[in-house]
Amino acid sequence: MALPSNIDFAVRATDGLPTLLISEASKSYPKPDGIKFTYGTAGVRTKGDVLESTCFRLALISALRSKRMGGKVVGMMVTASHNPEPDNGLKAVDPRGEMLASNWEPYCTEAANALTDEELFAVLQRLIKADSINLQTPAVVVYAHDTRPSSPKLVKAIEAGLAAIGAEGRNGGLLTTPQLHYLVKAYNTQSTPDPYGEPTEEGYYKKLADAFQRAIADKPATSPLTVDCANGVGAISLQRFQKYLPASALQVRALRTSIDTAGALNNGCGADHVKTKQALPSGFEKEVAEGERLCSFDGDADRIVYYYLNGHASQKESFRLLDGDRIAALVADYISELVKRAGIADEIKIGCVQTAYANGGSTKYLSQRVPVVCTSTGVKHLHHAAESFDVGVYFEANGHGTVLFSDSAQSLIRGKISSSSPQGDSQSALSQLSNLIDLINQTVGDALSDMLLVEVVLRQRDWEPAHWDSLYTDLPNKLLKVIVPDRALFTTTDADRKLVTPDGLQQEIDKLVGKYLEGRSFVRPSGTEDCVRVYAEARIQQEMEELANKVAKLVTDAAKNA
Ligand SMILES: CC(=O)N[C@H]1[C@@H](OP(=O)(O)O)O[C@H](CO)[C@@H](O)[C@@H]1O
Ligand SMILES: [Mg+2]
Repeated sequence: MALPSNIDFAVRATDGLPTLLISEASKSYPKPDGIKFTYGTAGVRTKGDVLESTCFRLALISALRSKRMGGKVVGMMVTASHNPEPDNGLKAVDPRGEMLASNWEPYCTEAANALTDEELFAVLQRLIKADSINLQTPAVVVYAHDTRPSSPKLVKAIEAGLAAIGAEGRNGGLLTTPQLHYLVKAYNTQSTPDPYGEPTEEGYYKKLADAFQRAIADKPATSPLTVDCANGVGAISLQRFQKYLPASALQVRALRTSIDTAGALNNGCGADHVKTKQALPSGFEKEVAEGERLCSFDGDADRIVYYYLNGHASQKESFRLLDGDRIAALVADYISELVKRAGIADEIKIGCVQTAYANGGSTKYLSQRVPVVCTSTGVKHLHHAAESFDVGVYFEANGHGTVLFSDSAQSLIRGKISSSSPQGDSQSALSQLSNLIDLINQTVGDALSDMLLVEVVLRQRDWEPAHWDSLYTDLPNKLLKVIVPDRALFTTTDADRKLVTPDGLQQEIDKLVGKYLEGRSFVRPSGTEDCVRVYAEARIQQEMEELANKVAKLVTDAAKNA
């Protein structure tokens, strides 16, 4: 039968998409001129004052995502992590608490850049068709934000988008990124036989606090831990968390907790500052003592690094970083040992996932113990690769990371715990593994949960930071940013370790690298900043510096001649 002439086919195709309501609401959220948004490694990230239209539009996409996933809860997090305070950003979270599936990322980019409502609807229609989305399915989106001044306005834009498309919105309020990921998974598993946890902020604190107390057993804290909260949302979550934990279980000294001081967020503090400067947060010199255990969260508390001083604070060389690579080594060793003691080493395959930025020293150490895989930069790649192990430990050198226990590993461990047999060594190892399953936020890297994990291992082993530091020696290394006119000219393969273009540049890098003892260097375009990153390492510090500078020069020249 022919279609009645008064029915536009495009309208029929989006039957159920309330285009009139969306058009009306979108008038308050015009796309700013001349800005190109990209949904990349870390979602969309740019200046906070140009992001309202993107928040409105990505709320529409998130609602479609929820419908696509059969009405499961999905998440949206407003944050720009370690970036300066005026920046902001948006990340979408899938029902299992993981990053948005990467085949949806281009739709996010296109929706954010659509110049008119018609263009926006065309993107949504393509998505609806390509993924066979049933628009009649209800949609639920939980959203949260960090402490940035631009966040409340962006949250309003999300709410407007959700209202326009008729999706249910649940406001998580001020939360860390990993808390939002936790909430998403907790909502979606609450009526299953294996709920992840109570789907509330309080449920998150209780789950971590209970697991931590079980995991430290009766070993009280002997020395306090100093935490640099980056003047961000981690300060709030740490403070709230402490209400659920007796002080005897963990003594915490929280510093850089000024969330209301303009310009303070990530300024001279936080995990990124400490990792990139390889130095204490500014002003800490006066506040810390030799040997003291310290750690830094980043602005949205999904990343952590530890450090300590092995001499006087006034000497720069006293600073010793215990970064994501070292957390991976500490944790992979501890879990391997528990698995052996539990008598399940034949059944549980433990693996470790790193990126090319992992120090060669750590890769060598880990490879002698467990299989090690290298993936492209960005947590979603590591997370995905970690899922192929029964226990997958993944950390970026900068401190993003977690441990994943497969469903079968969890059932095996919990199934072998016997309530009747006496607590022999294998039973106590099984119980400890079970405690770790609860303690670790398996949805995404989580500074608070990772901190508790490190504290458990150090406490159980009776280790000071210096002992942890002595596991292996880092090769001297450097990470440089090179500003080029067009970073898109640089493309890579082999988990970011080799350049495909510009033509011939990789061969020149290889020639250089071959001249240095244990030399390694690679070049890739950043996914979050307008620059090309150059990484170099070598046995001898001076040679490494030379290698890094020479590769940077090759990059500058290649960009000029392209
Ligand atoms: C060398 C480096 O640290 N790169 C970071 C950085 O990515 P780039 O694509 O290198 O800009 O931000 C990502 C998101 O936070 C993080 O996953 C990654 O590790
Ligand atoms: Mg972060």
